[in-house]
Amino acid sequence: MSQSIHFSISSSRSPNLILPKHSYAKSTLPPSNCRFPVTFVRRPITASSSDLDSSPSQVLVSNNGKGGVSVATSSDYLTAATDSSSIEVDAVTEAELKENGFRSTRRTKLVCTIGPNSCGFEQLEALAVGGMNVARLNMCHGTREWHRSVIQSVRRLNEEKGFAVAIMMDTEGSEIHMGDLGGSQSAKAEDGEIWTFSVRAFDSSRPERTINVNYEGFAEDVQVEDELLVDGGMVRFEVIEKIGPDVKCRCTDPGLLLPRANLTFWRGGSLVRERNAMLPTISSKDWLDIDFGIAEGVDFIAISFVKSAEVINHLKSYIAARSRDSDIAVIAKIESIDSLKNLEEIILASDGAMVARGDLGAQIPLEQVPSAQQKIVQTCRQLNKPVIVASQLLESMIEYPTPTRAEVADVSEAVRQRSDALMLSGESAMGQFPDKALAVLRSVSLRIERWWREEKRHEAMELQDMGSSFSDSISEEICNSAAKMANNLEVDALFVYTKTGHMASLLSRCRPDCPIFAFTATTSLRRRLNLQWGLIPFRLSFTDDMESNLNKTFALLKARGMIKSGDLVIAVSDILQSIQVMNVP
Ligand SMILES: Nc1ncnc2c1ncn2[C@@H]1O[C@H](COP(=O)(O)OP(=O)(O)OP(=O)(O)O)[C@@H](O)[C@H]1O
Ligand SMILES: CC(=O)C(=O)O
Ligand SMILES: [K+]
Ligand SMILES: [Mg+2]
Repeated sequence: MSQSIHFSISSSRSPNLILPKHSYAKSTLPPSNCRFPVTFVRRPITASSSDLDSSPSQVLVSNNGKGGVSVATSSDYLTAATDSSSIEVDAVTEAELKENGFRSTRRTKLVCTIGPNSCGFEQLEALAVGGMNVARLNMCHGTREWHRSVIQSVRRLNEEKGFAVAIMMDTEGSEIHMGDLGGSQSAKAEDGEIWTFSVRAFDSSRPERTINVNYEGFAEDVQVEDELLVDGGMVRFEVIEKIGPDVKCRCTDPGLLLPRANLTFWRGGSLVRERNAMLPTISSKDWLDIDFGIAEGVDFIAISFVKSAEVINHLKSYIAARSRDSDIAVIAKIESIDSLKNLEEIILASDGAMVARGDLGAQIPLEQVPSAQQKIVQTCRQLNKPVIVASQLLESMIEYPTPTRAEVADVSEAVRQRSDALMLSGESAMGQFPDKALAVLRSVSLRIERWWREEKRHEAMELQDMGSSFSDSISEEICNSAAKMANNLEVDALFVYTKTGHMASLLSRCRPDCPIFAFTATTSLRRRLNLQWGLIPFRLSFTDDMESNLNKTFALLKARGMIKSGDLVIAVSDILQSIQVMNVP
């Protein structure tokens, strides 16, 4: 299959099209109703690279080996003129766009873990209004019926109220954790107290100071004098005696024990990992949860304690064989030493990653977590995969209505690193102030993003070439150039017409100054794109004719008051690999 790039020449091309950089200022642009001349190529392009015309033009096209380009029918224009309901965008984003204009929309996406304090319909609605892009369900907790009811509520909210909240299911994973405390919300362990950790199942009443452990081999594996860490050190115990299946421990660091908290044990200052290495990443219970997720049509499945790319590939083929459109994205949670060792291969195999700082901080020294975060965020950006920074961002807000200064600084740093998304865990699941915590993430994101744009703090991140094929390389070059042009020309928005979402991700990867309007044909892709930095996903049916698509989009968006004549836009598409610059007519 031959690939080609073609710079088509417009007969009406403005001789001044490529202006010196300073004259790109908006004030020098043509009057608002003047659209830059745009050339549409309506035939397969066969020119070879040597035919490249180095003279400037507004359209950069390659046929990407896809053959002919179809021409829109007149009914497309009719639809555009009459049917303004045929474009769908999230109601919150629409309101934000109208209120603040293009440039001030939030770029960093927000994920909320749903739990007992956020699962009601009104509570979910408040989170959606507050900017929740993705609702996360942690399969460590709650029954499948409970999770199903949350999924149904979110779907109903989307349908009835015009939100586009995506659903992420997070697997339990097969690491060692405590039982569910017999229904109590928490238990307090005090310094010096003796607690029993046991694999025994307690049916109704849990004996005092006794904790159930989910892993059969627990009593065999631990040794006297081992240190037992709950939730990576929130509470610490020392093993003092083993009696059959019971392990007696003395509390050395007091604290709150939460249901199903993760357990790690340490010997001579290092994490005991042998047993974890033998446990499968995806347990039998996880597979059943995954079947449940596929049946319920979740948008993302996050896999806990990923060790290698293999498990991700396995899950992806499992999903492909079972899900109708295999349109569930797989997110690798980076929370173990092995996942750090195999970081690149894991991220490459996945559709995104999560910096799961909770468990990560239990496996590596805490002071190494920030640099690991930075590395994971950068690697994801290089490899064009969305990344979520998770855990303890606003931990104190579980109990208090305002965050600590340190928490605000931590959130700011994640935004400054330009991670795609920030996640609330306990803050939204069982905290007292889910909406307030979300509002803090939102306002800190907006503030840092604005500061970064106004001060022109573009970090020169050299984006390496990823393209595995020539066609991919063309897409990449187009998006890199379009993003650069968008910054230099100070355009109002980038438009991307994308069937697979790939070109939209590539634009997001460049972290341009302006928002990216991503037009896709399916609702499920629209929801998945919701996780990516700077993307405003729209559902729109479009054809292979870019002129028709643009006319239709302009008409629909103008009818909704989301753009106006004179706005400057750069449009790219993966239909025709093209870049076009224009004022909205
Ligand atoms: N569905 C739920 N039902 C009840 N409580 C929940 C639920 N989801 C979360 N929680 C509570 O919120 C806390 C924080 O949630 P989070 O999802 O971070 O879980 P976690 O147990 O810390 O494990 P993970 O490492 O998987 O994130 C949990 O410890 C639990 O107490
Ligand atoms: C989110 C998660 O799983 C963690 O931080 O451990
Ligand atoms: K989990
Ligand atoms: Mg975890």
